[in-house]
Amino acid sequence: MSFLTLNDVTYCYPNGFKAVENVSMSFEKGESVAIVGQNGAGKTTTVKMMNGLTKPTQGDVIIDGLNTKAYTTAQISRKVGYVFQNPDDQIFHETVKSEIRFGPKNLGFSEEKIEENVRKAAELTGIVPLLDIHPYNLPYSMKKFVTIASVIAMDTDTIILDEPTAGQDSQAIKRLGVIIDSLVQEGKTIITITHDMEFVVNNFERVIVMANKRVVQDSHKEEVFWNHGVLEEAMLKQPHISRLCHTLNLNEKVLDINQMIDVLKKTSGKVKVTL
Ligand SMILES: Nc1ncnc2c1ncn2[C@@H]1O[C@H](COP(=O)(O)OP(=O)(O)OP(=O)(O)O)[C@@H](O)[C@H]1O
Repeated sequence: MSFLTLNDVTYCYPNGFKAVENVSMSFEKGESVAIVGQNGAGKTTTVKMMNGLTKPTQGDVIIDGLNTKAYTTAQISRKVGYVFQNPDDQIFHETVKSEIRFGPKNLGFSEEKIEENVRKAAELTGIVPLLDIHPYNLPYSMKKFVTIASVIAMDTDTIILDEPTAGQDSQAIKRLGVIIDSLVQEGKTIITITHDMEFVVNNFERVIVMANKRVVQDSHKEEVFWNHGVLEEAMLKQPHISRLCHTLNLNEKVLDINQMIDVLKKTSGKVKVTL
């Protein structure tokens, strides 16, 4: 059985709006997966069910053998940590350090373990110099790293990142890639919602595409980004380099610059452009 499974899950908000319909997906330990799709497709609603913030209206979410319906959000959040889309929804302490300490302290970790986790999380996210600062005085991009560190410090098996690249510059986006790699190396499952297709191509192999409350594809990134029907349905853009390859009629499923260079070397002199 997979570590985390959503089994034919539907979710209706209290106002009766059905945001997710018959969604199934599963994740193994040590996997990193991107969830992409148009605005309002149901991505955030889906991941909130993964850490017990909400419970499915129909269907089951099973985490490490536990059905979320039978456990409290506090119990489930020991297994799955969720970094909110908007850091201001998550931050409420007066220093960065106390913000990061809150999670592991709440989980009952020893003082020694709390300090170790805080140090490790702050180092990995590059915020050690900010530990004594009030988080509200930080720019949005740094607040996001504070919230990521807060969840890393809880040492959950799974970490969900909701839109981590929003508002980040290229250096920060590179750091996010390093953070994800490092957590995956430790055997953690990383699930990331993003609208940044270049970030997906550079950091993930498996991609889940959602459109209109449902999963429309769950496969390797190459199959996703060269399936024009799915891209259209989910209102997604091919990565720039893939679009160039497509426009040049190169007949290869290129996703990055290195692949493009190889293809151009093979086909030099034979490129036919259709505009
Ligand atoms: N509290 C709520 N009550 C009612 N409807 C909601 C609520 N929260 C979200 N929705 C609706 O549910 C649908 C799915 O929202 P959700 O945030 O899951 O989508 P998303 O794919 O994450 O979108 P985005 O990429 O814009 O964040 C949207 O139509 C949204 O307006």
